[in-house]
Amino acid sequence: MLTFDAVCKQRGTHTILSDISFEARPGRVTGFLGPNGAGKSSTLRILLGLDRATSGTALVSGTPYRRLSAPLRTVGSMLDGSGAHRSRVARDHLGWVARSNGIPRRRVAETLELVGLAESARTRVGQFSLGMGQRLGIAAALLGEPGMLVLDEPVNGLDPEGIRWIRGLLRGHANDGGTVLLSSHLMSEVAEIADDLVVIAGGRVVASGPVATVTAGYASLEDAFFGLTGDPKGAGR
Ligand SMILES: Nc1ncnc2c1ncn2[C@@H]1O[C@H](COP(=O)(O)OP(=O)(O)OP(=O)(O)O)[C@@H](O)[C@H]1O
Repeated sequence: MLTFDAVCKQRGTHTILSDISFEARPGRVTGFLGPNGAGKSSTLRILLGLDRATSGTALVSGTPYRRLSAPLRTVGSMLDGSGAHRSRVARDHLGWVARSNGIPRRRVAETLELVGLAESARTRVGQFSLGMGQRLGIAAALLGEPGMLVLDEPVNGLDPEGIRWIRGLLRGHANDGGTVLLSSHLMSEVAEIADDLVVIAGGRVVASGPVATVTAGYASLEDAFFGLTGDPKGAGR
């Protein structure tokens, strides 16, 4: 379970996040949706201990991320694509992450296989396509076999086959009892993957609940997005 309780973030005089409260529950895929600049990454960075909330709490199974004894075995995350240095080869990058987190070396080959990068294990990350980088980031998130996954815009750069693959992967994870929180700025994309939606605009939660409930009363998913986020110009597209 991932729990956000009244999270606020102030940067100077700029309010980035106001009173963000929601839960991502086990067995569910929770889509965190909002236009560019709404505050999705800022919220996830606070959850993952990369930034501090001005007030409020973001907890992983009741514990702040920084106090988890085995963070990568508890919650796997991907924030900025692969997170790997361009000069590294995929296998060595994952090997380094595994070693520094006490994760068995066998997981490197297993996760490369799982994300469809087994044949690119010795390729430098700098030569990867955007989609391959996303897959490597997802491999790193899966390395410690965590019960929870937090993925920032995981579908970015994936082709239709990749999108179908990640949908299956995240659904399987939730069906096995895992918790999945993924952000997106595309309503249609997230509505197909998620069970629950949390919609954010201007640093505030403007709607949350099961996808069908959040989108009820709108003629289309697109109308729902613009109606909820007040984004009539389509900045979220
Ligand atoms: N390090 C920072 N310093 C100052 N302002 C920041 C910083 N990081 C984010 N912001 C601001 O916080 C707001 C929310 O940004 P954030 O990246 O969290 O949004 P987002 O919903 O993830 O958007 P996107 O889909 O474009 O990534 C924006 O106004 C952004 O300019």
